[in-house]
Amino acid sequence: MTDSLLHYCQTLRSDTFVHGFLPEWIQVRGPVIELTLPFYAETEARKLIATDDFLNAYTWHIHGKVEALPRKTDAKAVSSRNIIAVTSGKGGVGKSSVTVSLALALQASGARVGILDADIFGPSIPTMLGNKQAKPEFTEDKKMLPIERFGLQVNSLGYLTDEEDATVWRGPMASRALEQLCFDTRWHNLDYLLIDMPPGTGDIQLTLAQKLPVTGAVIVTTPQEVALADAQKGIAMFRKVGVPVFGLVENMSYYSCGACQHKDYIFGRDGGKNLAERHSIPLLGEWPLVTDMREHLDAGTPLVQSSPEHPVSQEIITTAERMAANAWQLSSPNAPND
Ligand SMILES: Nc1ncnc2c1ncn2[C@@H]1O[C@H](COP(=O)(O)OP(=O)(O)OP(=O)(O)O)[C@@H](O)[C@H]1O
Repeated sequence: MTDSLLHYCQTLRSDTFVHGFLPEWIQVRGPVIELTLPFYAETEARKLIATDDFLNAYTWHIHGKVEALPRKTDAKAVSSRNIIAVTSGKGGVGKSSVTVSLALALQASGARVGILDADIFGPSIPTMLGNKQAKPEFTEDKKMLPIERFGLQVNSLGYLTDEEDATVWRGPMASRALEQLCFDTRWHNLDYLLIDMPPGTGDIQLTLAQKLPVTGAVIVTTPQEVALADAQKGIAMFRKVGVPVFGLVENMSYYSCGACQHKDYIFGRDGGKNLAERHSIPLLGEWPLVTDMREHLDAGTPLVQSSPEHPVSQEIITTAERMAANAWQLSSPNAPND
């Protein structure tokens, strides 16, 4: 019975679980199944189980134990099992909003998460987290302690400098400061450190992609042609330096009217989907342009944290769990490779 159940679990299919539930994740104890995933994706796992009457008859206990995925650059100094660069070719597409939202969603799923705000051109993470006035403390050996906010560990140039100072920084100085921010912050036992990269694909971004010990990258775009062209450059840049791209998030996919729920595709339609298909990377999510999202970010209380039941928060949690699962499927030596 157990063998056929394990085999059956392996035949399940969804965008998140493209290889089903693997036998080594499962322990059957009578009517209870203990499922331990190498990433956190309880919401997506429960959705999949709910589609199947046979599996639904069991009681499922779902856990996560995040695997440290391989990376090109050694990073013993950074205490995070995985480091993910969130990037966009074009400015203003919502990269920082996506970073904050994904971080909170990964955390809501059970992971320990940090954010490194490396956007020197406008570090907006402190505003979005509502703690602009915070200052990191220093240890005796001159390391910075990350700032705790909503359970996240965070550091940003925005906590350390005036906005005016940051804007005059030049390439080498900026990349040195960012490396320092990454390596000299005492991150504590993270599953994922998300890096909000500076927008663009110039020298600073290339240097960071090479020097920071990233596990992979997530690309943010809108469906608009100009944004897609720049997103494509971002994909090419990471591929050139041998960093895997874990997927694409299309932000501002359509405007969703708060009053009548009408969808207006103001930046065009299916641009992200087509780009993802062309480059054989997964489209992790298509997030609407909604007033609630903007208002909550401006107020420093992001939607996922303040209203986790909001339909857009649910969409964001799905995206985060897909990203975590896809990162594992792409990079883990333990993942099936068909
Ligand atoms: N899905 C969304 N719905 C509504 N507003 C959004 C959405 N995504 C982002 N915004 C808003 O758009 C603005 C720009 O977003 P954000 O700062 O995240 O962009 P960015 O790509 O990081 O910008 P930059 O290139 O300057 O770093 C913010 O005011 C944010 O609140």
